[in-house]
Amino acid sequence: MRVVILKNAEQISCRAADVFGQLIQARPAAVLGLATGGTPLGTYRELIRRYRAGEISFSQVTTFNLDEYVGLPRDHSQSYHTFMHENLFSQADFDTDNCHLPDGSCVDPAQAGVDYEQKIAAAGGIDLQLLGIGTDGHIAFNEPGSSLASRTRLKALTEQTRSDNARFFESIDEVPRLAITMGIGSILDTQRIVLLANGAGKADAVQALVEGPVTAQVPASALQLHPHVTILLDEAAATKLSRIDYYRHVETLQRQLETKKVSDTFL
Ligand SMILES: N[C@@H]1[C@@H](O)[C@H](O)[C@@H](COP(=O)(O)O)O[C@@H]1O
Repeated sequence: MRVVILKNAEQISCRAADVFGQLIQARPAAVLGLATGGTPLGTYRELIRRYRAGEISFSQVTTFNLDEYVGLPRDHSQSYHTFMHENLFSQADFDTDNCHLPDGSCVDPAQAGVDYEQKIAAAGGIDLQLLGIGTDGHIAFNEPGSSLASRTRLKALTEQTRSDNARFFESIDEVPRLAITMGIGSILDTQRIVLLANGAGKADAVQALVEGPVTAQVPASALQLHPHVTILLDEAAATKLSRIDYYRHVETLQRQLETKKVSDTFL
């Protein structure tokens, strides 16, 4: 697990956009796993900027989003379909036929989960998965207690998640109680993961993710089992980590290795 502590959300967005850029340059028809919430917005803005500057094209990519509320029509202002179309897909050259989200308005959510898993498998699996983290340590909508082997399925939201997300709705009563979400097992099957977290409100969850035990009570801690995870943090989100100096040291070394300029200090 690579823990990268950056100055602010802007630097996180640029670094995440770099990872997407490198992948798409190497593999124009990459399969991207995308996330919603406030945290990835800066990354999406940076990707759109790079697209407008002619530096990147999404025309051949396929995307799968992590989750969708159940009970909101697709065109509801707070559905994740609307979020993705407004904040990313409509602003660059995505082929929206290849942009997938779970179907939260379906009549059979259990079947919708199975269908979604099949679609991901048919696309060859996800090359790069973007993640945020909930204040209770959830990833996607895998709330505490989710099986670490779970697949895409229906999930009940906790009151904490509903209250965290109430800021996007007129009142908490309007926040859905159910969602269809990729499971922790589905997320662990992706080739590479980049998780973003900024702000002091995420510090406890980040500490539990990086340094706590692997437990279903902190779904994000399952990422410790994945071989290729990068955690991009701002300083506020990193404050509760006990090994900050070591993470910074390793990151400096890693950057030098990547640019093939390892200084004598490390040898
Ligand atoms: N389902 C989403 C998660 O994917 C997201 O990581 C989390 C944190 O959102 P934010 O980035 O707004 O803090 O919110 C929701 O619960």
